[in-house]
Amino acid sequence: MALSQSTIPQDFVQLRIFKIIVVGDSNVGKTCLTFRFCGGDFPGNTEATIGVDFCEKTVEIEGEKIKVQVWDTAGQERFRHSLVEHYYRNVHGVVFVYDVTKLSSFHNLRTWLQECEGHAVSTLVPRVLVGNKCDLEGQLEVPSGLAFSFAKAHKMVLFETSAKDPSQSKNVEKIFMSLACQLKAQKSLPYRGSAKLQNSNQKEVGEGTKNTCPC
Ligand SMILES: Nc1nc2c(ncn2[C@@H]2O[C@H](COP(=O)(O)OP(=O)(O)OP(=O)(O)O)[C@@H](O)[C@H]2O)c(=O)[nH]1
Ligand SMILES: [Mg+2]
Repeated sequence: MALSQSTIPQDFVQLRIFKIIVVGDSNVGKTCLTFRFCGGDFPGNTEATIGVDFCEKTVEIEGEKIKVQVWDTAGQERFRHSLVEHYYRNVHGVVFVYDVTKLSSFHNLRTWLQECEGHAVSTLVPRVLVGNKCDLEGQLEVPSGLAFSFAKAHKMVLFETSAKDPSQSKNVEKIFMSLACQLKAQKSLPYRGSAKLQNSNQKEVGEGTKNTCPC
């Protein structure tokens, strides 16, 4: 008889871990977006990320609890160099971020895509494109149409959002949930590196999120 998660004693339930990395130029808001998703408010003061920061959030999709592990990477080259290999190793999903008020951050997406491809990330690994800082109306430098065409050409879904605007927090959540839903749909994703539901000593930020697939 097959056991469903609900019939297995909780101590023995294994959670799949989805590793998602967030890349893009320095200052586009990767840390703020990650912080929002993991249950925090908009951080008042952020400093440039050095190397990588992690956050984890347990979400529930169609009855399965999944750990979404977000790797918030440094945008500045001098804080990345020796760690880049680790970012891309066994990655399940990639979030590319640009700043809608800074055209250069959009143009540099090509470099970020090249870096990703240079690390042999399979084309099957789902990616999303995020235009951040949409609250800064009147300062927009990247037209939605341009971003949409880029996203389409690279088979990505585009999200335009703001890590700062509290009314956009659900939208920020959707970015990560859409990736998690795509990954869940890839039934072959193994329980590699999975974590026990209980007895985990890793710090989790925020409450678990119950979700039906938003995608
Ligand atoms: N107005 C506005 N400011 C934002 C938003 N998101 C981030 N910021 C600001 O942009 C600056 C950079 O944000 P971070 O999240 O630290 O940027 P980052 O991409 O992590 O930068 P690195 O760690 O250097 O790669 C900070 O001053 C944030 O307060 C947003 O949605 N709207
Ligand atoms: Mg950062």
